[in-house]
Amino acid sequence: MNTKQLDQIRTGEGFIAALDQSGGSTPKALQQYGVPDDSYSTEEEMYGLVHEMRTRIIKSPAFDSRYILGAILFENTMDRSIDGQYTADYLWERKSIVPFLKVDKGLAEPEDGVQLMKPISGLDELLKRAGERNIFGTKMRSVIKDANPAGIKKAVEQQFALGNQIIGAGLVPIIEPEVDIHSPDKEAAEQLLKEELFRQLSALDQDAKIMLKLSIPTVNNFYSDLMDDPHVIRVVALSGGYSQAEANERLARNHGLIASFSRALSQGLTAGQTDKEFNDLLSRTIQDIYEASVK
Ligand SMILES: O=P(O)(O)OC[C@H]1O[C@](O)(COP(=O)(O)O)[C@@H](O)[C@@H]1O
Repeated sequence: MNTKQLDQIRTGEGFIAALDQSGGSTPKALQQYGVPDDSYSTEEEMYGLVHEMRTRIIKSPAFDSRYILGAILFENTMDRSIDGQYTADYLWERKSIVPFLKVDKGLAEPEDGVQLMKPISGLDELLKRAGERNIFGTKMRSVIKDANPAGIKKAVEQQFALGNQIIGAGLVPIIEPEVDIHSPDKEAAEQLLKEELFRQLSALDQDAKIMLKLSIPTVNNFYSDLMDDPHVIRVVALSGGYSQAEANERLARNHGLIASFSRALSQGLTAGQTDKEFNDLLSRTIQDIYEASVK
């Protein structure tokens, strides 16, 4: 493991850029970017367009390690290049930003109030390739809809079982049991989730290291005790569908919790903007998310 990258993620002042929308989320991300569905007719064309969007973000002068500690990539992005370098190498060597890889294959159907991750076929091969591409860590997402103890237990158990496999491959897993921000019992679900997380953390090998990616909690600083666990390198927050302004406002109330936003990061960016318009907006967005993260 790259200890310089580990230290940057553990103690750096800044946040994580989530650029890992999966195939399922990419059409919506492109629509938000002003690229409608009828702009492409094949999946390959779609991935080409979203790589252009991500390349424009990553190459922007605003996308700087003074504010951004790491970036989460989609597998297709990991296998593409920017200015002749694999994306992960460009990020670390040209921008000093730590690369992560999304490894999940999407969500299963809702059951017991949660959506587990679909089985991740070929995970060992993917982790081997991630190592070859100089990836530091991974990210995988489940979704919790209700305060269902059995469902939340299953979701967290699945996350940690795969997390141990990822640790065994020499990478740091970001474990992301998202709690739906529209859940009628969000606070109760967060209470059950935290209990399950501590249960699983206590069962980890002594030197096992993970990261947690969680929805911004209803109760301010609700996850502060998770930040103190010796296995936890950092606790980061997804934006979950909150607007950029609301996500930042809620995040700022949680000391030590830093952003790992996807939608809230790319909000307002469009393909039709001039470089100045695009870079100025991205710079303001990054500043706002940075300030909400370091509070
Ligand atoms: O495309 P997926 O795998 O459904 O994930 C969607 C997004 O969810 C996230 O975990 C959080 O994104 P948001 O900040 O937009 O909620 C991102 O990492 C990812 O891009």
